[in-house]
Amino acid sequence: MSIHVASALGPYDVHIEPGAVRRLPGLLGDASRVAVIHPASLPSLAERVAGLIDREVTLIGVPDAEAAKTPAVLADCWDALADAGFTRNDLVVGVGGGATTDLAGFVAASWLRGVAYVSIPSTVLGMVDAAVGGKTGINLAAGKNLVGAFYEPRAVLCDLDFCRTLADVDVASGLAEVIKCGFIADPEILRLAQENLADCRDVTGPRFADLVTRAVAVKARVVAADLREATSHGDRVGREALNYGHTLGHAVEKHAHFTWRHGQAISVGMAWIARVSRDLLGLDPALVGLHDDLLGGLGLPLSYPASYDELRPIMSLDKKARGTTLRLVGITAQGHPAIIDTPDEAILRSAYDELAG
Ligand SMILES: NC(=O)c1ccc[n+]([C@@H]2O[C@H](COP(=O)([O-])OP(=O)(O)OC[C@H]3O[C@@H](n4cnc5c(N)ncnc54)[C@H](O)[C@@H]3O)[C@@H](O)[C@H]2O)c1
Ligand SMILES: O=C(O)C(=O)C[C@@H](O)[C@H](O)[C@H](O)COP(=O)(O)O
Ligand SMILES: [Zn+2]
Repeated sequence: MSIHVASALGPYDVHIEPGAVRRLPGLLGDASRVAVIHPASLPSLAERVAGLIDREVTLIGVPDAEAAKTPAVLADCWDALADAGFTRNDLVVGVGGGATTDLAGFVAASWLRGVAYVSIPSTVLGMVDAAVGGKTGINLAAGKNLVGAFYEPRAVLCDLDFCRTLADVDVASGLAEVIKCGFIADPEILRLAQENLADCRDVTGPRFADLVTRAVAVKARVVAADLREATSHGDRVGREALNYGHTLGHAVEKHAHFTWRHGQAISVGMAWIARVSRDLLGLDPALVGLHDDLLGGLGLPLSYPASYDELRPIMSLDKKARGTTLRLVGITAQGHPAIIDTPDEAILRSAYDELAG
């Protein structure tokens, strides 16, 4: 199955199938050299990819997970490209989880002001979210994803076979973003999850493949309409809808020093924003309960062991904030995102305390 992303920066396809990585040779174009950026701890991924490339290959192993998304690692990657004599017709491949593809995409976006990029996500989260839509970047000590660029890949290869080796926590983490797509857009995702949550976690099964495809379809549709996240007003929400659960979620990730998986953190963020949406947007309490049932049922956390006061200052660095006020993405009903501007702090706090309770 292939999903087309009709991006204004450059359209491309997301291929979702077992064995998708075998499409790589057909995507190399006139590149003389290919750099494969991968987690050093997963050499088999790099070998699988490098074995498909009939050009000069530079393997760039980077630290695992969020430890890859730093200015120092970014600079190391630039140095490796310089050593390899990487020119404008050469190509970067990112293979790994969302952290690796966020970094690799930014390396491609910044080297010589932009060289071709192919993204090969190897986690559920990378496939359904991080590798699609052109957001690339790194973290700073001050917060999550604070430096980056919108930069589209030439193609995204979601090889479902790669999911077979994932830890349970990483399957659940990716499914958190899938459930997000259900609440902001596609009701069938919620129906499939409600019907059989255990099946959703079986990465070899048809329900899992359906969920991945549906989430990619949601993301493709949203980013094609608003790549640069610039069109939200009131209840007409563009790309910012994909940030549902992320204002608190990113603060949790930073507070936990990136020891929590992204999907775990945004699970807490979604449980919170659902309650905020109930209190400020009139969201049906039954849908709040559905957040808890689905996320909790997948083994994802619904609370975080820190006070609201510890997390609130971190939330101010959220990219949706303007001036000194927070802007949040809530939902008024399933499939209806809405911007919550200058929210009442007392409500944000009481919703958070409800989670902890
Ligand atoms: N750019 C975007 O639009 C976007 C969207 C969502 C999330 N993100 C970012 O993505 C990151 C989270 O992605 P993630 O959850 O994939 O995290 P990750 O990259 O940290 O990977 C999670 C773990 O999975 C392991 N792993 C990767 N592939 C594997 C495989 N095939 N088999 C076994 N283990 C494997 C990794 O080594 C790592 O330990 C965060 O940095 C988040 O901010 C970006
Ligand atoms: O693609 C988007 O837009 C998203 O918001 C998707 C999120 O799931 C993702 O975590 C993204 O990296 C968040 O971006 P940020 O701009 O809030 O850092
Ligand atoms: Zn996310």
